Amino acid sequence: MKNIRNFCIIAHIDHGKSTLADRLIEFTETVLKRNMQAQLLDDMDLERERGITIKSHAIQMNYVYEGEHYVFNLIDTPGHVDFSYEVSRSIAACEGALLIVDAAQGIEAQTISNLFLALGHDLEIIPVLNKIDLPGAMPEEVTDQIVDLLGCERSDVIHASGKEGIGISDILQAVIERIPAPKGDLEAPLQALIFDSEFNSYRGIEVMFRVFNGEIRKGDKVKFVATGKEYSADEIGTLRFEKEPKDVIKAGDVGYLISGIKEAKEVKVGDTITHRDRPCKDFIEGFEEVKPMVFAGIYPVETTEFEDLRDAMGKLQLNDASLVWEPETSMALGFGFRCGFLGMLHMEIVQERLEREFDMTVITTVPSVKFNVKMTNGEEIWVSAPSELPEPNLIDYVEEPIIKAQIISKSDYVGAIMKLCLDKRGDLKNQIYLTSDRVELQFDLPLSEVVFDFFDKLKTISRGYASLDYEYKGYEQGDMVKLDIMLNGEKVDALSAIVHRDKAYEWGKRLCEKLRELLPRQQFEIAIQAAIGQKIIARETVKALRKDVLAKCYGGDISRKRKLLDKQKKGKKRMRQVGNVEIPQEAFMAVLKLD
Ligand SMILES: Nc1nc2c(ncn2[C@@H]2O[C@H](COP(=O)(O)OP(=O)(O)OP(=O)(O)O)[C@@H](O)[C@H]2O)c(=O)[nH]1
Repeated sequence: MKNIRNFCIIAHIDHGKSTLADRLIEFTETVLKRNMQAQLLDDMDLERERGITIKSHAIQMNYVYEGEHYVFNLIDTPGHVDFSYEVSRSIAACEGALLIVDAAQGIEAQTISNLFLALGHDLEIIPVLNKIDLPGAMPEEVTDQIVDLLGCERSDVIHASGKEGIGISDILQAVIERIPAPKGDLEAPLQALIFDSEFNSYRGIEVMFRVFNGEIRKGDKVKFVATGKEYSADEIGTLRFEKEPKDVIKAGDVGYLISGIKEAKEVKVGDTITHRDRPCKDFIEGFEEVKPMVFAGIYPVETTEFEDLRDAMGKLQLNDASLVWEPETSMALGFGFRCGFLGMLHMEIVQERLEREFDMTVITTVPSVKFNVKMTNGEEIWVSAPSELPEPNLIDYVEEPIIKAQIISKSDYVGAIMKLCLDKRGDLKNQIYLTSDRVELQFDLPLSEVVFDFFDKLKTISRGYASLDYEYKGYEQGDMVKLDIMLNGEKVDALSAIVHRDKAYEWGKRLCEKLRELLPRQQFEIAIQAAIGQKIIARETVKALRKDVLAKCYGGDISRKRKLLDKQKKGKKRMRQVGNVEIPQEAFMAVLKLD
């Protein structure tokens, strides 16, 4: 055990985690050069294309230092807030962390939030100043920031470049010298933490774990404490580049388990594995059920593809346990699914995977959070779709989820960020100057305001310099109302939203304007109205096409006509008919893009 080191890499998004991990793997000759592929740990296509790590993975490396053989288990973590629970479980499996900071960007919101997660688990932190090869690198300034943040010595900060391979041996040396070896009782009952799982279409779910006490042997009868399920450890092994079967994994080490589990749902990250016949007494601390925070409807563009979509959702869920869904019907969109996501990025990823991996064309409706509605009759209900909100006279009051947001930015943009947050009903809690031109703002914000276009706006007004992180604070009362949209007098349920009363008028007006732009002109006039209950609060009109325009289109040149028809056909792909009005997909997402 004394020669094992378990560590993770934590960083703000894009600070170069995956590139650095590749260098460590290369340097320790864990993978033959010819198998080396950029960003090896990101093995989903989508991850590689977007350059982001979606799921955490682990890899074991061997390294000889001063004549001693060491085993390193490197656990990669996703950087985005939507996946922070996974980050926290990966961290819990380690004794140390490399804290990567981009030398040109400096400390950002997730640098700090991930650092706090790591310190919360008493991890030894090795600060790494990365990308020192960049012409825009500010090594002195960013080292100051790191020293301030950690209270460490300047000499503790390792200068590195994942891209150029600078500082790699210094990092490995620091891992050995500074990160403590794991502790654990080899004789105690088995206690192992599940920090990740992965779906393999041939072998089922592979469970990644870290053994804290005892040992697990091939063929053992094991039990997952939270789910209460029992399995046989058909195959266990270490996470080399290719999985390497072993007979035993002992306290201190990291491994994988295959036992014929079919669905990701059965495996809960954070759960404890123990022996059926000699169970450990306690859970490993920190287990939580992950809860979806953002909800939206997903519908097939072609109504006939509903069953295909169901099939695709089912397959997606096999390897994404955090995705929840149930069938839903919409008057406008027909049969589809109400889905729950961890956050906005997660929602985007699911939509993209449906299109890419399953060739589905889908319409996603306005995202919503989950409201707690207290009824006048004393009951309470949870509402995550506008159609579920009861009539106003039955509602006593509504509570909405609030987040604690932490925004770090250059001081030049503080004014604009303040304005944005206040516009989004934010409540400023604190303002801290990290350095003379870097400020941390802490706001309480309603999650329902953040799910729309907050990230994009924040990036735009700060020219990309502001970074955001958040955690959930709880529920607070909010004056929410349901806003309906009608086209030629017919309610389009998929365009309804639950919004704050103070914002409803503005919202209704702008949504009507946006829809006027997006709805194609047809042969009759289209009235677009926004309403709260029976009350119309905004109206716009899409004028009818003039006759002569039509005549022109359909006359004469056959190739032109064909082109037009082709275009119409393509356009139809994402159109929906409500009453006599055709609505393009963009219209359903228009709410997200209100300026
Ligand atoms: N110049 C320079 N660029 C780097 C270095 N390391 C990474 N990059 C670039 O920075 C970008 C982000 O690198 P990644 O390794 O994907 O960053 P990451 O932190 O893993 O990103 P996420 O997985 O999205 O959190 C890529 O375009 C890399 O090519 C470096 O040392 N120097």
